[in-house]
Amino acid sequence: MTDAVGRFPADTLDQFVLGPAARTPDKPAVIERAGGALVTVTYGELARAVDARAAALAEAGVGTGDRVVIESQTSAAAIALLLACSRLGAAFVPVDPDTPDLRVRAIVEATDPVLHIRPAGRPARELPSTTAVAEFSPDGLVAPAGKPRQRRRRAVVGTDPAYLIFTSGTTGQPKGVVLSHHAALAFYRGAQRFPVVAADDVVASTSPLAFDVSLFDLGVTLGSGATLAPVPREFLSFPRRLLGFLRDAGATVVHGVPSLWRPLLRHEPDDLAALDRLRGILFAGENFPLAELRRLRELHPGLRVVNAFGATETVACSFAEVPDPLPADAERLSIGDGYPGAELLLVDSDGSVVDAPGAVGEIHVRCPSLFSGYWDDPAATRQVLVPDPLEPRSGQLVYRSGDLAYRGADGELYFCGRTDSMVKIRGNRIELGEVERRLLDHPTVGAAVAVAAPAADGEPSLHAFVVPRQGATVGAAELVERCRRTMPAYMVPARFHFLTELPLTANGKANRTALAELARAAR
Ligand SMILES: Nc1ncnc2c1ncn2[C@@H]1O[C@H](COS(=O)(=O)NC(=O)C[C@H](N)c2cccc(Br)c2)[C@@H](O)[C@H]1O
Repeated sequence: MTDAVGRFPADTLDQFVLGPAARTPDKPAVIERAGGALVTVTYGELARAVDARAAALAEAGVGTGDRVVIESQTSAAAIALLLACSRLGAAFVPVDPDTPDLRVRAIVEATDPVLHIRPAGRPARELPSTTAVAEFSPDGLVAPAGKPRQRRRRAVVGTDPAYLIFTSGTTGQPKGVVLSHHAALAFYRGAQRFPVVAADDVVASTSPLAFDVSLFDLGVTLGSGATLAPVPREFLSFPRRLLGFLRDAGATVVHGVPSLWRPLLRHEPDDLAALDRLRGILFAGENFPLAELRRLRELHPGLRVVNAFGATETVACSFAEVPDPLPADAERLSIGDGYPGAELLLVDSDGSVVDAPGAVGEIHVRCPSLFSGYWDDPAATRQVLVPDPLEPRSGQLVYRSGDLAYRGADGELYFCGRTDSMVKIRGNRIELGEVERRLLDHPTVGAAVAVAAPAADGEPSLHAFVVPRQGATVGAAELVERCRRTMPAYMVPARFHFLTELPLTANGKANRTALAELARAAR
C-alpha cells in the first residue's frame, strides 16, 4: 500500500484526507449512489468541492473556533462539508437526520452552532430560531449570509476540536465527545500502520455519519488514496440491494457493525459468496457472533477479518486480525494489544495494574488519540481521563474505558464485559440509565429498569420493566411515544413488561439478572 504517512505531513483532517488529491487527482475518491445510478467523484473533484464549500461557509460566517451541526449520512457532498469546516477551523457535529427534534434541540443548545446544515428538502424542525439553518445538496450550499465576526484566532492548530460526537449519557443529556485533529489523525495513522486499508481498496462504509466508524472509514480510506463507497442506509435492510451495490461498486472491503451481515447470511448466502472482489471486512462496535463469523468464512474462504475495538473517546484503541481458521473451541475473539502507537493497561478494582494471564482488569488506554474531553462537562471528563496508573506522578493521562478484559497466553486481550450499565444494540451505545430516566419522567411511572437481552435470532434487544405509580395505569403506547420523541430509535425499548413490583437483590437494588432472565423468557 502506498504509505501516506509522512508523505503528506498534515495536522488537520482536511489536509490529511485530501493529501492524495495532489498526487492522484483523477483517482476515484467516492463511488456513491445518486439518482438511481452509481456516480464517481475523483479526488480532484472532491478537492474543488471542498474549496467551494469553504468559500460558502466563510460567507455564512463560519470561522475558527465555531461549531457547525451537519445532519447527513455519508456522501461526497457531506464529506466536502466536513472537510470545509476543518479547513476553516470549525468543529463539525454530525447528527443523524432521523434524530428526534428534542434531541437535536439539546445538541444545538449545548453547542451553540454558528450554522445548522441539513440536507435540502427535509421537513423543517421545531428548533430555537437563534440558530442559522442552511441546506445543502450535491450542487452546493444555500446558507443565509452570516454576520462577519471579529476573529481573535486565525490559524487552525492540531489540538483544536475537529468534531464532536454526541452519544448516550447516563444523566439523560447526551454527552459530546470532543476529538481534536491531532487525536483523529493519530488514530488514522495508527490504522495505516496496522495496516487496515490498501491504496487499491474500494471500502464500503455502512455506518451512520454520526457514528465515528464512518469518520474513520472516510479518514483512513481517503487519507490512504483508496476509494470510499458509502452504502445507502436504506440498503442495509434489503440484502439483494446491498449485495447489488457492493458488486456494482466493486467493493474489496466492507466496514461496519457485525449485525450488518445477519440478513445477508440468512437470506442471500449464494449472492454473498459470489462477491468475488470482496477480500476483507472490518467490524467494530460489538462482538461478532462466532457462529455467524464461521458461516461468513465458509462463504468466503481466506477472507481477512479485522476486529476493531474501542470507544469514541479514543476513536478506538485496538485492531486484531481474526485467525483463519477460527479455532474450533474459540469462545471469544481477541481484540489485540493496542493499535500501533497505543498501549492497553488492565487495572483491577483497587487500582493496581494486572498483567497475569487470565486476570480481569479494566482497560486503560494510553495513546495519542485521547479525546479532548466531554463537551462542557469537566467533571465527567475527569472521571475517565485519569493519571496513568503505572506512573501516577508522570503527568501522563490515560482513558479509563469501563471495558473489562483479560490477557490471554498469547499476550492479546479478550474483552469480557463492562463495569457500568452501557450496552450496545447493533453497535449503538446505550446508557441504560438514560432510558430509565426517560421512563421515570412519565408521571404514571413509579419504577423503571431497562435491560438488554438476546432475542430469538441472537440480536440483543432492549426491554423495559415498568412499575406504575400507586393507583395509576400507564400504557405502553404513551411510553413508546415519549421515548420516540426524546431518544434515537435504537434507544426505544422493543418490549415493555409491566410489574406490580421489581425483583430486588439482597441489598435492595433492582435485580437486573432476574429481570434479564424474565426478558429472555418472554421472547
Ligand atoms: N470490536 C468490538 N467488539 C466488542 N465490543 C466493542 C467493539 N468495539 C467497541 N465495542 C464496545 O463499544 C464500546 C464503545 O462504544 S462507542 O463509544 O459507541 N464506539 C464504538 O462502538 C465504535 C468505536 N468508536 C470504534 C471502534 C472501532 C473503530 C472505530 Br473508527 C471506532 C466499547 O467500550 C466496547 O464496550
